[in-house]
Amino acid sequence: MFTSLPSFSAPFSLSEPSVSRPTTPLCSTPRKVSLRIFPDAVDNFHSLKGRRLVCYGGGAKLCRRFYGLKLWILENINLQQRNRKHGRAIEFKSIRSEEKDPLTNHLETTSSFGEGDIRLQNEHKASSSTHHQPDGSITSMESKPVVQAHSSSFSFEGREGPSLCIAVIGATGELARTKIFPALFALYYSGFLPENIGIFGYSRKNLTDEELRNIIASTLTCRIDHQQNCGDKMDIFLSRTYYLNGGYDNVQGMSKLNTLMEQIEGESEANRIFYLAVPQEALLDVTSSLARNAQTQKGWNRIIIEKPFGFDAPSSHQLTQSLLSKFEEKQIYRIDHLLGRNLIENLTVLRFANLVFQPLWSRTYIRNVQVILSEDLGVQARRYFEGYGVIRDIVHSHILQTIALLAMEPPISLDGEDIRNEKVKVLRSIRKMEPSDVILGQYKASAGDKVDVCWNSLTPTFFAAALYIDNARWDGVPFVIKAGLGLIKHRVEIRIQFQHVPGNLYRDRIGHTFDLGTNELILRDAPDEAILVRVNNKIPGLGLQLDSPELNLLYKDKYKVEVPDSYEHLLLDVIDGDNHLFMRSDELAAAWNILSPVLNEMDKKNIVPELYQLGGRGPVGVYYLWAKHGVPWAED
Ligand SMILES: NC(=O)C1=CN([C@@H]2O[C@H](COP(=O)(O)OP(=O)(O)OC[C@H]3O[C@@H](n4cnc5c(N)ncnc54)[C@H](OP(=O)(O)O)[C@@H]3O)[C@@H](O)[C@H]2O)C=CC1
Ligand SMILES: O=C1O[C@H](COP(=O)(O)O)[C@@H](O)[C@H](O)[C@H]1O
Repeated sequence: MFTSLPSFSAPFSLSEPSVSRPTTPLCSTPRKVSLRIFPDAVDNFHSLKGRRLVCYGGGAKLCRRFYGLKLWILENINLQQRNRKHGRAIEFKSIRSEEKDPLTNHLETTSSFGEGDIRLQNEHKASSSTHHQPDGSITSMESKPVVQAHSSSFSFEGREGPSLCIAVIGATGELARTKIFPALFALYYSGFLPENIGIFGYSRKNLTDEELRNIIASTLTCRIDHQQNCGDKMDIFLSRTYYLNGGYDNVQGMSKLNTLMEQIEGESEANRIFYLAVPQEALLDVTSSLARNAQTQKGWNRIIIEKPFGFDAPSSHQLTQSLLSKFEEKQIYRIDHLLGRNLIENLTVLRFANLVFQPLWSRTYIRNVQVILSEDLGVQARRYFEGYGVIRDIVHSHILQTIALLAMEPPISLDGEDIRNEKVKVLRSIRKMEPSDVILGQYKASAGDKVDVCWNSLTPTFFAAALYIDNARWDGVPFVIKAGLGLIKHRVEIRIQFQHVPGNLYRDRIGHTFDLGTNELILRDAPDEAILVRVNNKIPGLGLQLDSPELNLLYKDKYKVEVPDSYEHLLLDVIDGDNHLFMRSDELAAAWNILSPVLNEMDKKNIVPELYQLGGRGPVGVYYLWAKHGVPWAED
C-alpha cells in the first residue's frame, strides 16, 4: 500500500502546512482535503516529509474518487501507526456532495457532522473509543456503537411501493468495496433498485456516512453502456448510503441499525436485505443479533451468506442448524458469485428451450462431461491458505452446482424451489468420491511470486476428479472435474462430449483423431464467452476430406453489451426472491456428503498435494486419471 503512494500523486499537490489553493483548482468547487503526514510515516512517504498532502480533486467525480482512495491510504497509515503505537492524530476535511437528496440533507443537518467537517478522530467524541494520547496519537480506530443523531421525522412514507433497505455487514471489507457496492450501484443505475432505497454500511470501524461514501466512490465505475448521467446517478446513489459503526457488541449495533432503518422506512411496507460480508468466525454472532434485533415486521427479511459455507460436513451442519433456528429456509441466500455467471444461467436455457439438445441429454448420447475452471496468474485468490483450499471454496459449491444444473431432470417450473428440488436429487445421486479418483495439487511459489505462498501447507490449489451420477439418466457417464489456480491459462468451460456415431460411414476419413472427432458442445465462460458445437465437416475441394471445426457463437461478436458482474445478477435475484442459484440447506449437506471421503482422508492422512509449476498445466497425473475414465484430454 505505501510503496504505491506515488501513483496517487497526480490529483494531489504538495504544499507547506499553511495550505494555499492552486490558482486553478482542479475541482469546480472548493473540495479540499488536507492531511498532516505522520512523522513516523516518512519512511513510506519520504517525498512528503513534514508536509500536508492536499487534494484539489478534478471534476466532482474524480475528486471524490481520489478522495476515497486517499481515505483508504489514510486508514492504512493509521492502522500501521496503531500497530507501532505512536501515531499522530489526523485531520482532514470532507468533500461534500453538492447534489444530495432531501433525506441526506436532512440526516446530515441533524447529525453530529452537520458542518461538513470530518475530523476523524478529534471531533468524533460521542461514545468513540478512539484514544487520544497526550501527544495527539491515536491507539484505536474502532469504537463502541456510534449513533448519529438521525432524525425520525424524515421517511419514505407516502412514497409509492414498499421500501428496500440493504445492509452490507462488513462494509469496509474487500468484498464490500470491490464487489457489493459497485454491483448495487450498477443495479441502481439500471433502475433495478426501488425508488425508496436505503443502503447501510455496517462494520466496527469509526466512520461517518461521508467517509463511507468516499471509500465506496473510489471503487464505483460507469460501464461503457452506463455512461449517460452516470456521475449524477452516482452522487444520488452515494447520498442514499449511510454508515453505522456496530461496535463490538452486535446486539446493540443491530438494534441501532433497526432504529435507523425504521426512521427512514416510516410506517409503510418495508423490506430488508442483510448482506453478511464478514469473516466466517463473525458469522454466528452477527446472524443471531441480526435475527433478534434488526428484522422488520413490515415486510420480508432476507440474508445473504458468503462462501465458504462451513469447513466440512459437521461444521456446515452446525452453521445450518444455527441459521435455521433463527431464520426460515426461504430467508437464507447462500451466495457463490461464480454461479451468477451468464454461462450458468444459460445452462438451463440451452437444455430446456432447445429441441436439438433435449433428446440427446443422457447416457445414450453423452459420453462424458468435463467441467473445467482453471485460473492463471492474473486471478488472485487470497483465501486458499487460510486452510480452505480449492475443494471447499470452488468444488463444493460452484462445480457441484454446475453439475447439478447440467444433469437435473426438467423442473416442473422455473420457480426456485422447483429447480432446487431437482438439483438436490442429482446431488444425492452422485456417488461419494473415491480418494483414488482424485488428484490434489499445490503450486510451487516463492516469495517473489505474485500469489499467496503456502509454505508447509497441505491446502490444495488444484483438484481433479471423476465422479458418477448413479441414476437412470447418467449411469456410467464420467463427469470429470478440473479446478486449479496458478495455471497456464484462464479457462472456465463445460465440455459435453457425445458418443461416436454408430457405424459411422466416414470413420476412415476422420483419421487418427477419431476420438476427438465426436461431436462436442462447449459452453465457454472464459476466455471470451462462447457456445461452440464441434461437428464433422467436409473440407471444401475435390476428394472427401473431413475435419472437425466448431460452430461458434462468440458473444463479443454477437452481443454488443457489457455482461453485468455476477454479483449484480445474484443481488437482483435476491431482491426478486429468486433463489434457484443459491444452495438450499439440503443441497449443501448433499454436496458435503459427496466430498467427505476425500476431505476426511486428506485430514486423517495428512495427504501432501503434488507440487506443480506455477504457470504450468497442473499435476501430470490428471492425464492418466482422464484416460482411466476414457475421457480424451482437452488441450489447454
Ligand atoms: N473478498 C472476496 O472477493 C470474497 C470474499 N468472500 C467471503 O466474504 C467474507 C468477507 O470477505 P472480505 O471482504 O474479503 O473480508 P475482509 O476481512 O476484507 O472484511 C471483513 C469485514 O467484516 C467486518 N467485520 C469483521 N468482524 C466483524 C464483526 N464481528 N461484526 C461486524 N463486522 C465485522 C470488517 O470490518 P471491521 O473490522 O471494521 O468490523 C470488514 O468490514 C468472508 O467470509 C469471505 O470468505 C467470498 C467470496 C469472495
Ligand atoms: O470466489 C472466488 O472467485 C474468484 C473469481 O472471481 P471473479 O469474479 O474474479 O472471476 C476466484 O479467483 C477465487 O479463486 C474464488 O475463491
